[in-house]
Order: sequence, then C-alpha cells, then structure tokens
Amino acid sequence: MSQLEVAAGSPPETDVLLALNDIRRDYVLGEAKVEALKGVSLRIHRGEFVAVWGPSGSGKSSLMNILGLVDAPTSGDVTLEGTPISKLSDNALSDLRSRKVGFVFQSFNLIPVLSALENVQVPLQIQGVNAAEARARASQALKDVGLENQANALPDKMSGGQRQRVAIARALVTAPAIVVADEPTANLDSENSYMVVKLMRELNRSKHVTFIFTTHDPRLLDLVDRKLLLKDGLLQSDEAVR
Ligand SMILES: Nc1ncnc2c1ncn2[C@@H]1O[C@H](COP(=O)(O)OP(=O)(O)OP(=O)(O)O)[C@@H](O)[C@H]1O
Repeated sequence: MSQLEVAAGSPPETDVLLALNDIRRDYVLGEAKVEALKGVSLRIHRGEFVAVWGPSGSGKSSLMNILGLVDAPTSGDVTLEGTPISKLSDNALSDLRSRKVGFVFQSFNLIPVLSALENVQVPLQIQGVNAAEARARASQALKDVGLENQANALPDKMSGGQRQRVAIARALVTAPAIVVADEPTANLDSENSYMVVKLMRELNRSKHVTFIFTTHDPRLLDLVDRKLLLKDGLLQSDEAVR
C-alpha cells in the first residue's frame, strides 16, 4: 500500500471495489507519444464519494476511462471486486461494465427524441429487462432525482440541471456498484453544479453507490469524502476530506 493511501485513511481491504496498480496510459500519434498516465496506483472503496481534480491535460479523463472499464491501460493492472479486468473476454468485460458501472457525461448524452422516462429505461432495455419492470424502475429512478413530474418531457425542454439529473437517474437505474462521471458539471452554471454534486452526494449515501467524478471547481471539493489531485499524469495527493 502506498504512502498516499495511508494518508487518506485505510478502510479494510475487503471494502476495495476498484484497484489500479501502476497504471500507465500512452497515446501514440504518428511519431509522437503522449504519456497521459505515468504510473497511478489507487484503491477505490465501496461507498466512497471521490473527486479527481487537477489542471487541464493532467490525465483526469484518461483515468476515468480506465476506472469506467471503457479503456485499457498501456500497462498496469485493474481489478474490479477482485476480478482482473485484463483476463476478461470482450463480451465478459462489456457485461461486467453494464452491470457494475454507471456513467454520467459532461454533455448529458440524452437521446433527444426520447422522453426523460424513456431515456432512463434505455440501459435496462439493453440488459433485456422486460418493458413493465423497466418502466417501473425508471419511474423510481426519476423520483429519486426529484423529476417524477418531468417523466414525459423531452430533453430539449429541460434545463441543463434537469438534464443532468435525468442522466444521473439513467446511471443509477441498473443499480451499479460505481458511477463514473467525467466533468458532470462542465456545462452547468455554478448553482446547478453545486446542486447536481449535492444530489450525487445524497444518492451516494442513500443508495450506498460509490461515485467518482472529475472537476475543475474547487467549491465542489467541499462535498466529497476524498480528493485525488492529478498532475502531469501522476497522483500528486490523496486527501481524506472528512
Ligand atoms: N485520444 C487521445 N489521443 C492522443 N492524446 C490524447 C488522447 N486523449 C488524451 N490525450 C492527451 O493525454 C493528456 C491527458 O489528457 P486527459 O484528457 O486525460 O486530461 P484531462 O486532465 O482530462 O484534461 P481536461 O481537464 O482538459 O479534460 C493530454 O496531453 C491529452 O492531449
């Protein structure tokens, strides 16, 4: 265990949800190689509410793509609930990702021709959940984010804050172990940014879902359990906030 993890306080190893060990991520563009992550080791524990912050280009998105199992590191190991990701077939990996990981994006990524409720049902339909159950679970998820009255609204009739709440409902409807959110507040004003992260915080507590998100906004760091500072592809600090 690294000194950084000791500094952040050390919950029992059995609570480790995701473990990253010496992760490197290079991007090769013709002759040029960018070393976006230069050896990151990290354990995310069940139930944590974690922010990743740091300057532009420090590797935050690269890290989130690896944590969300959408990108593989150039070297290093990732394990989710003890399962080494690199050993899985493509099908097993996408099945694991769809069951265990929810995503929230900077630009919401809602389907414009579908209502809020229909958007939230999409991941369940992909999982083959029957229509009646998908509808009931999506209704509950919309209620959980305070949007039960907007079930039939189309995304372009909703505010940015409301759209992101629909996206959070969509991320949670499959009951994932972790929600990965890359800059979820980048397209929101400061009031809505705070509200959206506060909502994620409440859902983290009430549903015991782990959240990890990136941000440039220092005010939002007050709401987290733990903040990870990334600089130039390296974990510079790992700080328990409360
Ligand atoms: N697909 C890619 N191909 C080539 N280089 C990339 C790619 N993705 C990221 N990079 C480079 O890797 C480095 C880290 O990028 P990354 O997007 O992970 O940082 P970031 O901290 O999320 O930045 P920002 O805050 O601006 O979103 C940067 O130098 C970036 O230009």
